Amino acid sequence: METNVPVVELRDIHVHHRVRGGKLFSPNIVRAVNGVNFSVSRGETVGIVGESGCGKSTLASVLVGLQETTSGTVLFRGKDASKRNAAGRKEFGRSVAVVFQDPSTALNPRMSIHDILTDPLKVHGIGNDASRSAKVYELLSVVGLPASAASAMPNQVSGGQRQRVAIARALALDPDVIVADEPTSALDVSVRAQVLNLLTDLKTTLNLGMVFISHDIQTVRYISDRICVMNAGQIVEEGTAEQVFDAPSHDYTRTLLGAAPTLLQL
Ligand SMILES: Nc1ncnc2c1ncn2[C@@H]1O[C@H](COP(=O)(O)OP(=O)(O)OP(=O)(O)O)[C@@H](O)[C@H]1O
Repeated sequence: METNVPVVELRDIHVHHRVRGGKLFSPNIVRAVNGVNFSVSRGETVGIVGESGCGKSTLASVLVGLQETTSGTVLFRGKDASKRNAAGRKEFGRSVAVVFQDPSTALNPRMSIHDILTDPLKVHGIGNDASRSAKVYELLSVVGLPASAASAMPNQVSGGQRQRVAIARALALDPDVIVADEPTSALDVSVRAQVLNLLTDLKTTLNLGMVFISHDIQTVRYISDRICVMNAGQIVEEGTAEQVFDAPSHDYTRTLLGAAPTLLQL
């Protein structure tokens, strides 16, 4: 793979929803994403920060190919994803994985952790029973869970451990990029830092691209190489943590920074 081509690139993406009673091009259209340019490459963590409702989750869904766009282009490894054939779309699905906010709802409560982790491999026709089981133990080790977790059901482990399972599942297909949508918001404060550290370590050891989405600007600062500030469906500011924190160029960023508790207060 060419190293300098982003894994995913979005060009002028719009996602508009018609809401109840609305007509096309009427004021009753919600512009969830409204002209976003964005890219993520291997080896970098890009933070997306903004208030509830600004379009972060919609953007995340576009990045993982789960959300149809109203207009704009999604490029996967430099080529228009919509023009790829079935194998290319499958490759997109393998290459960009997602970790959702709440592992309690993201993991099937009726499947053992072993089966949750082998499921993506089965869906993609990878390996046999023996090699898939071996992969389960490798994944558990990578995310810091004991081998004995394989036989447990999701509700038999703690919230932090469930999120580790969700991260292991995201890693099952050896992705290039993980999109983590508020991955620590549903967790006890006491385990948030551990999950953040795990994501940071994985990004480094596996040279992953990471898109880290949060409403919490301090968490985004801690984890990100590059930060995109989102407001009302648009990226209004983009830069390194230093640029965004020390010299914010947009009023909205200044408002977000003013509203956020400092690390000393946390
Ligand atoms: N399917 C839909 N139909 C109508 N409106 C939608 C739909 N999905 C999202 N929206 C609206 O689009 C806007 C952006 O939503 P989105 O969930 O992407 O924001 P967010 O920043 O992730 O918010 P949160 O942090 O609360 O999840 C919101 O106004 C939301 O109500």
